[in-house]
Amino acid sequence: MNVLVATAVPAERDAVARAASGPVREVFRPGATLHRTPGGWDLLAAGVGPALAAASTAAALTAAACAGTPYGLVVSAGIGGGFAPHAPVGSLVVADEITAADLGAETAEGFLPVTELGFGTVTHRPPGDLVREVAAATGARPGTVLTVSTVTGTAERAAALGARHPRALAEAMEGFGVAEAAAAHGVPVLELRAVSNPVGPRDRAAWRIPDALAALAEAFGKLAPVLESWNPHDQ
Ligand SMILES: O=C(O)c1cccc(C(=O)CC[C@H]2O[C@@H](n3cnc4c(=O)[nH]cnc43)[C@H](O)[C@@H]2O)c1
Repeated sequence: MNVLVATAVPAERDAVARAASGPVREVFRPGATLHRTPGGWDLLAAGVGPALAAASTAAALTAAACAGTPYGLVVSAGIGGGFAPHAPVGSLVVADEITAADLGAETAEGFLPVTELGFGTVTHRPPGDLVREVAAATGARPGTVLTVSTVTGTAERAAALGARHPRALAEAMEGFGVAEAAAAHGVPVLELRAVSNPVGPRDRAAWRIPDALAALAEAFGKLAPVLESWNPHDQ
């Protein structure tokens, strides 16, 4: 099964590549430069934020489908913020729900997601059996991963998101965009985040990006047998 791993930035892509069995090979596709591992995973630094991540992922999915080599799975992977206390810095989170946290309307009564306005989607659900296998293999905690366009920077915002999404374990900026592109191609999606910082008051000193990238690389080193044995048609 062909697997596409979409990260935001090259540092995350290269962390995933460190889990590969050998050097990657650059593959150029319209709108997407892929790093192909010896095991056949295509790694894409899709860009920061849901819009660019969706556009880059869609370009890679379309190029593969037109080449007759469609992907069987898309993985949104990278660092993310963790909601205390269940997702501490250095832990791993695998999404059983990928939810857009700020796609909707602000009203006098509070935030309304687009689904309550009568249109759109705010949540994508990865295959449950795959989420369970990934959690067992990597130690990742399964829960909701929120996609935001604005990084949370206050305790009040973190509390509001936690109240609205009580199963939220992590926050990042690309998962929902990657999931929308995957859904448009009928391809299942997964999101795996290594927690680099707590979601809450802005404190760059609290960031542990190198540790999170190391955790991401270690997790992908454990994922290969899971993804190789997983069959999307066993759903
Ligand atoms: O400047 C800040 O205060 C700040 C705080 C958190 C994150 C950022 C980013 O620019 C993150 C961009 C990048 O990393 C992912 N990420 C990591 N931690 C978080 C987070 O707490 N909330 C949202 N995204 C996060 C994200 O997916 C982006 O790719 C700046």
